[in-house]
Amino acid sequence: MARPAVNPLANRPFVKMNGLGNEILVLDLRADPVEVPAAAARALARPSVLPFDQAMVLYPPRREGTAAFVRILNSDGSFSAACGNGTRCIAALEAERTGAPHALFESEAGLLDCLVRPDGQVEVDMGAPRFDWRDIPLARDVAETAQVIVPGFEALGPTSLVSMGNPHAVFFVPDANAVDVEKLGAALEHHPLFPERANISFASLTAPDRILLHVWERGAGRTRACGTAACATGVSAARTGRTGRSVTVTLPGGDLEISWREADGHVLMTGPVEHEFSGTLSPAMLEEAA
Ligand SMILES: N[C@H](CCC[C@H](N)C(=O)O)C(=O)O
Repeated sequence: MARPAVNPLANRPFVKMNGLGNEILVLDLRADPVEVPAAAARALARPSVLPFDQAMVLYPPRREGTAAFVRILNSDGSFSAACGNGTRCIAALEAERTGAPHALFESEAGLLDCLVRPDGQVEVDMGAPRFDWRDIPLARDVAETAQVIVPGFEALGPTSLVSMGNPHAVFFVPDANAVDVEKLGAALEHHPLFPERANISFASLTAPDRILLHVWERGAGRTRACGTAACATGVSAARTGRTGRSVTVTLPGGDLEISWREADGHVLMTGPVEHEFSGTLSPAMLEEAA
């Protein structure tokens, strides 16, 4: 009888980190790259195995001067082209490995220029937001994506639609703490307006330069923090005249500093990371739940 094939991810090292409670699993496959199938991500993300919101998978660099090409999987096995908190985590790991505070990564969404500051805070240039309906993407031509009423959700008021390399819908509400994030987030994530689903944010201003934020993430559900959502929210607040271009975004897991730079339109996101533990993937961890 043929021996069961050994999962190519078995016996690989991993690092578990978080960015303000956004649970991140790092797999550095640069030395011996293998595909990470959706089923493997789902198997690992189970609460009884190695629960994470996103897995950051590092592959050999494709572009001169970059440290790695990064693929990002959500806990449901779906791919995302961007992950702010995860990028901060791999930047901190890379700084530990190289001894240099600066690192440049590439993902499907573009370049990610990272800097670990002496105080341990990690700053990432997340690139420029995209506002065109085709880039978000949306299912139909929407001329003005800054204030869009989502059919069936008129009571929420207009949402600001933006891509940070992944799709975001930001709703400004009187009190983000009072929103049923699970119910509304899950329904909006799968709304037909979003052909690739969307990350759903509920934001309320607590000061002229401070925003309270709760996020329902595409492919991961309710998380304690979401970096690209914080970027999308900071850009949306400025875009709709609610704030200036630099804000502090307070998520359940803590604060992110967001600055939408005038000079090149790039969004800078700064915050802490936490290194939790390291280990090795076992075959049992990778077996899809029966
Ligand atoms: N938590 C991540 C976002 C992951 C994006 C993922 N939810 C998607 O767009 O499918 C962050 O810190 O930016």
